[in-house]
Amino acid sequence: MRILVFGAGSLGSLIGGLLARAHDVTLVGRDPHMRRVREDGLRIEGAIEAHTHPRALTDGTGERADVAIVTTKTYDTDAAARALATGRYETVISLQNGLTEERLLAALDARVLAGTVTYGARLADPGRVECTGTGEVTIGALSGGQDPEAERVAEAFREADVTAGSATDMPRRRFRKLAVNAGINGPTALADVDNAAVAAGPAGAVAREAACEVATVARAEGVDLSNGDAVAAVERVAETTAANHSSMRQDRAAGRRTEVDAIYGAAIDRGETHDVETPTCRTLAALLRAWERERELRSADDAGVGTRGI
Ligand SMILES: NC(=O)C1=CN([C@@H]2O[C@H](COP(=O)(O)OP(=O)(O)OC[C@H]3O[C@@H](n4cnc5c(N)ncnc54)[C@H](OP(=O)(O)O)[C@@H]3O)[C@@H](O)[C@H]2O)C=CC1
Ligand SMILES: CC(C)(CO)C(=O)C(=O)O
Repeated sequence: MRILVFGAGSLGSLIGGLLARAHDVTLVGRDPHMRRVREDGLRIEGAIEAHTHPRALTDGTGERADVAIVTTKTYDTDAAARALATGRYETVISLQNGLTEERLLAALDARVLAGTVTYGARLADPGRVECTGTGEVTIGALSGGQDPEAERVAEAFREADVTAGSATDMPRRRFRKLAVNAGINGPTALADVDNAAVAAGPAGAVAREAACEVATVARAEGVDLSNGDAVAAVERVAETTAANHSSMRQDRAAGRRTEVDAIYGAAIDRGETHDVETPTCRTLAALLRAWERERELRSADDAGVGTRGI
């Protein structure tokens, strides 16, 4: 299968690198990482060891493949969609957190499938990605039900020894994952605590409220997700990833933009459409955006000082 991975940072490099064991894979990412992959191949270390040789590009326009997998951060989804729209793909799949598939669907003339992933990845150095935890990839129709293409793609993942399956209940899975991210990511980022703090302790109550709000929005969208299921999913993931720093906590610690819009923004916007109140998600989003605004102002200030210095 010809597969293009758009956004080959941590997750995209891991998934693309693993898929290159059985398929014709092109990574689209940034230099110096892409240059090193072209020169030396991609080294996968940690929970999985492999050395593969995918193609590596920095310009993802005008390409063709059977499947494009989007693994940019959620705030780069529209730019990824614009680039993919200049090429030809039968199927496009997002493995990002948050709800991004509808944006891809709006911009692309391709079948868009939903995906979730529980593998963990960290780009350690140019040309070297660490698999921080094995998991599984699940692919399925965005609106649920059987989709033979989802199974065909999942089978292609399995041919490359990536644990993968297709599912008929992607709407529920997407919202359950959104509930997990809404429950864990904001509280752990803002309180600067490990995921364990959500399993037990004062952050747990906030996490449960956020998860219940997402489940209520899901039901308003016709998706069968109970508050109990959403809360149980948050508690289970917080326990199994107890020592982890959530991705949003890592983004905040590194002074990077967060995925607040695709996680809390998505829940708030869809809630508004259905007259569902999301006060906890709104509070978490407002605090995260306040931090992001401060971060932007600080970097603008730094740039100004730099310019004046010259
Ligand atoms: N890492 C993980 O373990 C997991 C991540 N996820 C989700 O997967 C998504 C990706 O996360 P992660 O891999 O950690 O993020 P990264 O930032 O490591 O990877 C994204 C990469 O895409 C690059 N990129 C963005 N736009 C373009 C473009 N137009 N052309 C070329 N390259 C581009 C970015 O470069 P630059 O930064 O220079 O713009 C970056 O290198 C997120 O939604 C995350 O929540 C889900 C599960 C696990
Ligand atoms: C599942 C969880 C919360 C693990 O930390 C995650 O997806 C993230 O950190 O973004």
